[in-house]
Amino acid sequence: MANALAINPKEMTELFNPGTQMLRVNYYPPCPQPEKVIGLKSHSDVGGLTILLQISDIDGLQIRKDGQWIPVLSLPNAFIINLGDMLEIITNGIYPSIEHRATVNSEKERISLATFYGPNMQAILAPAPSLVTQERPAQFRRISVVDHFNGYFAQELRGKSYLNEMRITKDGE
Ligand SMILES: O=C(O)CCC(=O)C(=O)O
Ligand SMILES: [Fe+2]
Repeated sequence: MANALAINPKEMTELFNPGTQMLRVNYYPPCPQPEKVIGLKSHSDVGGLTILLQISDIDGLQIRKDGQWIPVLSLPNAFIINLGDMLEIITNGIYPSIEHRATVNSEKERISLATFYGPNMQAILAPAPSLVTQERPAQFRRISVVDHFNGYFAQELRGKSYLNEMRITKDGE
C-alpha cells in the first residue's frame, strides 16, 4: 500500500509495526421478521485491515456505496478484505474505510469471523507527512491510538460518525 501511494514505507510501518491482531466471532441467530431488526449496525472498522470469513453460505454483509446498501455475496472459502478508519487517516483520505452492516436471515443462523489488523498501541495516528501537501492539506487531526480507540468504543456504532469527528473542517477546527 505504501508503494502504491509512493510514500516512505516507514510512515506506514511506524503505525502498524508491531501491530495488534484481534478476532471477533459474530453469531447472528435467525429471526422470523428480519426486516424489523439488524444483525450488526452500520459502522466502519476502527483499525487497519479487516479480513472477514463468512462461515456459512448465508448472505448478510452489506456495504454502503453512493448511499445504497449493496449485498456482498458470500463465496465459498473466500476472504473479504475491508479497510478501516486508521488506514483512511494515515492515507489522508485517499483509501477510505468502508461503511458496512450485517442483516439477519429468517430461517438460518449466520456466523462470520472477523480478524482485525490494528496499530501499535503506543503510536500516534495522523495522516502520513508525505501525503500532506499544499493541494491536499491534512484531512484528519492527530490523536494517540489509545485515545482514538477509547473514543470509538465509547460511542454506539453509527456509520462513519466517529471518523467524521476526526476530520479537519474548512475553518481548521
Ligand atoms: O458479519 C459480518 O459479515 C460483518 C462483521 C463485521 O462487520 C465486524 O465484525 O466488524
Ligand atoms: Fe465491521
